[in-house]
Amino acid sequence: MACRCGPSPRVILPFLYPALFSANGSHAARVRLAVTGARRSSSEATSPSSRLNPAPDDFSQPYFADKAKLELYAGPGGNGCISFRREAYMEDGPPNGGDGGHGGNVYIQAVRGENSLHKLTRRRFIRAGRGKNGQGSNRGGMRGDDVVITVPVGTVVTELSRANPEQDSAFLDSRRVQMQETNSPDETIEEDLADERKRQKWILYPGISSSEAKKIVVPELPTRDRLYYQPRGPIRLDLSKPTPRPILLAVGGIGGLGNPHFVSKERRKPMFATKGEQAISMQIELELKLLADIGLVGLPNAGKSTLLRALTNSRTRVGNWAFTTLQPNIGTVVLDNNKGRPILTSFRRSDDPRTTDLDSLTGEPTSDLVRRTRFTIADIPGLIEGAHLDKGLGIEFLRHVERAGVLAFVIDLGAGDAVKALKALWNEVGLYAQMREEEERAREAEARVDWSSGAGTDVVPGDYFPLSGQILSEVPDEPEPTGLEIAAKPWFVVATKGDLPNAQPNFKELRAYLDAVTRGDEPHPSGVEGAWTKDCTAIPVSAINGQGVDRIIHWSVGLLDG
Ligand SMILES: Nc1nc2c(ncn2[C@@H]2O[C@H](COP(=O)(O)OP(=O)(O)OP(=O)(O)O)[C@@H](O)[C@H]2O)c(=O)[nH]1
Ligand SMILES: [Mg+2]
Repeated sequence: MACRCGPSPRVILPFLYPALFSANGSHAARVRLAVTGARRSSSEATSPSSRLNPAPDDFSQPYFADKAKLELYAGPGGNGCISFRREAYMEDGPPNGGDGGHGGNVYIQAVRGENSLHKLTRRRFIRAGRGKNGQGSNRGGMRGDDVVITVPVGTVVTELSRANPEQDSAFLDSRRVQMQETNSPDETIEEDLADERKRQKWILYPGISSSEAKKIVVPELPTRDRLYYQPRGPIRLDLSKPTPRPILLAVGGIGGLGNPHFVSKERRKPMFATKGEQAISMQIELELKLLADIGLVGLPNAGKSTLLRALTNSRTRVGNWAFTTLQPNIGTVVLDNNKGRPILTSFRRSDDPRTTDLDSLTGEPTSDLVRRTRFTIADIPGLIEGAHLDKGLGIEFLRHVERAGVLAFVIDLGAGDAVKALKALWNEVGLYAQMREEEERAREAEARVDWSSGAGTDVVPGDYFPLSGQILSEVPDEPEPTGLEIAAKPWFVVATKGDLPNAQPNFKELRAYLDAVTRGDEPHPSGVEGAWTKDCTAIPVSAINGQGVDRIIHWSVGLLDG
């Protein structure tokens, strides 16, 4: 029989309270501390720790989510009002019912300063406001509130499904079945259904009897002008730049018309008004691909997080075990804070999506070449050989460095053959790039089939995306996959833990190999033809001591500036 008792505390405690199990202090003392629950701070129990060699519990872990599924509900329109003017000495005044307000729209906007989708994963349902019903005395209903979903720059939006109740035939289908059961002839069924469909859009004066209601002949529904049109589906947006204006996703229903609209010579007192339109709902998926300038790629425990701490003010977790980092971290290197950092003069192109400053009014980039004052570095969980087969934490996190301008491969000089480690990493990255390209092609093909079969049934009389270049579904032909998507990026190696014994010979071999790659004597470590081999270099550092890290900043800036 399976053991019913939980795992022994000796097994769990090091994971729950790593500070108690640090290298210092006897085991008995540590366990006593845990058992008695003595309230000593962890720093007292550990050796004096530094910022670059922190105690395992000295870190900050911001909330992070890189995927979210949302259900969007645009606001339905408010109903038109059936009302008549009533005043003293005017018992039978003219109709004065107001129109219903339009329903609110749902928009999406990419903004700077956010790095996670966690706020949205908690919301799940996004509802725009309902338009208010019209009222007597010709008072129109208020428009429903719009909702703007703000997402970080780098978010990809994919529409999964949509439902448009105005075109939904489920109700009429069920009525058709009911009528067929009563054995009516087919022609009368269709006529009745058409009548019923028409009546669905109207509201009748509540005071009238059912026999009177049947006698009412409603006119043809008037055609309405719309301010907003529903973008055709399936929507796919790559929000790789901050969007100056929100992008429309789901349009609210238009409000109904009040009874004064239906006055005619023959019909002085219309006892009906139109209902507000029902609104569209859709399911979308958000996927965040962080946009950092430099992406750190390395095996677990290579020292990536320590390096991030050495280069930036990040307080990411560091620990002497594999998979300390479980989610991506972004750090910012400030180039001109005049506090000991090398003051570098660097320029970036203003159309770089990672750093573009947009004019708040026009939404256009401010100027062509802008002085770079900072750049960002992304640290992701470690990759292991076979990560593309979902070993370790898989390669899911590679999408966060996929769009980085420069890749930095962090190799531990104390963990065996550095060249072998670099080749293994490039192999995984290459396989990931292939996988992504195939996925992208499959999606493109699917989107093309959908477009030609008229899946987008809604009217689109213009371009409703302010940044038209972002509609991926409309890109006609993708070039054949080459694997160059990632391999063409500039890259360099950070050979870390240079303070360990045997680091030097290992580093020499690595440098000789990279020189050969630059000369063209050796192929690119990923094996991809035409990959970037312009100036492959390895920078030796001891991140734990903060030695050699300034060179990384200079080198990174050089590669970013191109
Ligand atoms: N001697 C030495 N140790 C280092 C150096 N850099 C990092 N370490 C140690 O290596 C261990 C792993 O460091 P991390 O920065 O957590 O490694 P990581 O690559 O982020 O690991 P994962 O998040 O698991 O992928 C820690 O115990 C660090 O103190 C270094 O330059 N020299
Ligand atoms: Mg780490």
